[in-house]
Amino acid sequence: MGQYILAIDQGTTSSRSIIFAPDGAIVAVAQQEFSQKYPQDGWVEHDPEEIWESVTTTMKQVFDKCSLSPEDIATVGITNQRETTLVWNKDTGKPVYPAIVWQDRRTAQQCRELDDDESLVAHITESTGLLLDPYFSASKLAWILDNVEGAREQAEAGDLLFGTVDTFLIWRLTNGESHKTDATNASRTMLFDINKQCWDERLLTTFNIPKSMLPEVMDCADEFGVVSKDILGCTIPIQGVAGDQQAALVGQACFEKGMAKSTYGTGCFMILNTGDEPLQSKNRLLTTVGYRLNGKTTYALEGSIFMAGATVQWLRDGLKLIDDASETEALAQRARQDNGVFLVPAFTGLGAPYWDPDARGAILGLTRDTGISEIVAAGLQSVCYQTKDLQKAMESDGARPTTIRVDGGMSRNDWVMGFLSDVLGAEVERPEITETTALGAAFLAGLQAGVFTSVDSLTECWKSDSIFTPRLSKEERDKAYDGWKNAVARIRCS
Ligand SMILES: Nc1ncnc2c1ncn2[C@@H]1O[C@H](COP(=O)(O)OP(=O)(O)O)[C@@H](O)[C@H]1O
Ligand SMILES: O=P(O)(O)OC[C@H](O)CO
Repeated sequence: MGQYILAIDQGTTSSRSIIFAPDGAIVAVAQQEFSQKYPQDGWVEHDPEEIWESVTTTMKQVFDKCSLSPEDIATVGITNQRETTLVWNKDTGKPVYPAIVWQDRRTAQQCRELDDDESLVAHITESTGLLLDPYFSASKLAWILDNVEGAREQAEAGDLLFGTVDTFLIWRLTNGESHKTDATNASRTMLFDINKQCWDERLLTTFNIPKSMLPEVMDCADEFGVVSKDILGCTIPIQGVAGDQQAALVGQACFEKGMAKSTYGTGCFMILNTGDEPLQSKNRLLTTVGYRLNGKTTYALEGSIFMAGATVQWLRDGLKLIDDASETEALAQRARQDNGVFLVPAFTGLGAPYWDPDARGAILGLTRDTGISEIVAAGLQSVCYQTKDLQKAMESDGARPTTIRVDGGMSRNDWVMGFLSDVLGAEVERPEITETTALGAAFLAGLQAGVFTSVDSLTECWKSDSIFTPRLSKEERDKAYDGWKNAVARIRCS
């Protein structure tokens, strides 16, 4: 048995398998996309068999891309799109319904009805750290039990299992031997008490969920079961699991209170390590489990922006201003400074801290000399201003980020990262390895397997690639941000 680590990163649009060396370097990557299904307005589903097929295919393919064999792998880590909800039969292994994806809004009405119950809303925030919203798993699981023929009877007879994607993969990879999740994924179900670290009985009753369906909740570095021999030809323990945004927190080595990471993929998720005690936000940020190691929970505050790289995709596919995302950097450099153009990408409403589902996007401040460069720059800047909104919300909750580490596809754009630092008035650090999600899963599995000896040894593996330092004066920064706030105020509905 070698000392290499296999990380499975099951994301919203693709699955990746990445082999990491014992020093945290990437050895090989295999990736496969799968279909997104939109059966009705506001519904988003994945085929669980396609998820499974893409994961097992990349697990095999990654060995074709390097000279290692499965025997060289000491341990497996799993990280995943969070909240996405699956229910399957424990005897046949067959899902009773497609996976309902985190973006799916079909249970909005049910959540609105529950929202009238003030005591329940307060309990949800107090116990789970979340807001009553269809984003999380609870109402999606209830929907499956209430709408799939026979599902409730089977669930009550103990025949059905629930899991987020990590749990489904663990169960399949171990041939049905192990029904487990980790504390970060559990904390996104809206059924888990993050203070007591157990399933919440009141919420199970509210959503009418039989407890027998729920997985056992483990630490992030723990024994999750063993990948059966028929997958890779040898058995390998699964020893690290975390939801993808929390895995990125670990992969960015944000182990100190005050350290934050911001991931710029399709959306943007900023997570701040808040230490040993859950910090209740007064600004509609989420309180969540950052990671749990050796039974000790480290909490985090999270803010989610729906449109980060997706804004660039819209500039490319919607407006056809560019052919490739990478062109935005040169265009933005050519834009007139301080041009007064603001693009608010509220295509599907606004996320944290506004949570305004009915707001819609706008471009403001157009003049006769506004050109493509100014519009593209405004699109990129909108991502930075939204991060500033999150930074301000965190500060007003008494939790100022001391370090901001960035990753994700958009973090490769130096112009964006420079402007981000300007508008935040803070240093922004980008690591050498921007596959931080998979790296986090590898770190967790490697910790449990003894490839890494301590959290300190993980910190030593983290290497800075670039540091962006603010160039604007406070007056310039405040003026720019005031322009953004004015633009947002003009499109708000609630
Ligand atoms: N150089 C760039 N400048 C701006 N945006 C970029 C750049 N490269 C990639 N992106 C954006 O980043 C996103 C892809 O990042 P990635 O981390 O792979 O996202 P995800 O994991 O959500 O699919 C795309 O939305 C793309 O538009
Ligand atoms: O798969 P990603 O990277 O889009 O992340 C999705 C988040 O986990 C949803 O909460």
